[in-house]
Amino acid sequence: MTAIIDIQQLEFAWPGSAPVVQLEQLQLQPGEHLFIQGPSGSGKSTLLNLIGGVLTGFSGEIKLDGQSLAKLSARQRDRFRADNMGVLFQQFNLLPYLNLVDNVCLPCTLSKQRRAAAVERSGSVKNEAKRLLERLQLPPEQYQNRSVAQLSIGQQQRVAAARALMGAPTLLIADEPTSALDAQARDVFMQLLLEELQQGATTLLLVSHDATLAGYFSRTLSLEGQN
Ligand SMILES: Nc1ncnc2c1ncn2[C@@H]1O[C@H](COP(=O)(O)OP(=O)(O)OP(=O)(O)O)[C@@H](O)[C@H]1O
Repeated sequence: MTAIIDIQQLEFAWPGSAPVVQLEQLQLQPGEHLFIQGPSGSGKSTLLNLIGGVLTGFSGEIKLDGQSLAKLSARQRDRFRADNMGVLFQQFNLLPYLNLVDNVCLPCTLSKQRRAAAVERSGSVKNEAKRLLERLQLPPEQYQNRSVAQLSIGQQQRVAAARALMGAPTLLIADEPTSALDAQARDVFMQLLLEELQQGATTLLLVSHDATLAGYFSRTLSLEGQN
């Protein structure tokens, strides 16, 4: 079986600084979930950005589903990401002029593969967006006349989660996805996220300061702080 993530001898330094990410090896199989923890500044977001192909200029190798993103052209890299990756970052990047459902449908406008998976699951892309919003406790009929800009931060975070899950990506990368949620909302969110990931056999990489989230994961990677 091809690993979804296969990292060998990875090292990355910002210009003029000591290496911030040094990882001898890391492998994640399809459907595995990894929790990445470490103090502020230990390189958690940098590692996610390297794996997501947003940051280049590293030494060593990062393969996603057998594919080295660094060897692809920018266009091929964008295509690979659109087809295979859901991202849930601290900046939600929701489009304020679109309603909730249309925001959640976005990954399917960029990827035929994701569109096909959504249609297979729910009959249409819109139906799948509505199902995910409903699952994340944002019933679309209740919110249909609202712009995402009129939602609370916790609600926006859940719209972004539904969008990341759309079309069952191979890999979901999440950076502090529960930062805007209280303890109870966080537990409900994690439960739902993991259930949805399981159905799509999606591999998860999740970064958080919140060590209590480790309980949801079978594997943890601890990055050590430099400061
Ligand atoms: N664009 C950049 N240019 C130069 N240095 C950077 C840049 N982004 C991050 N760094 C540095 O890299 C180190 C790791 O940052 P990173 O954001 O990956 O840490 P983190 O573990 O995610 O932190 P936090 O938990 O506070 O979000 C820090 O020392 C930071 O100052």
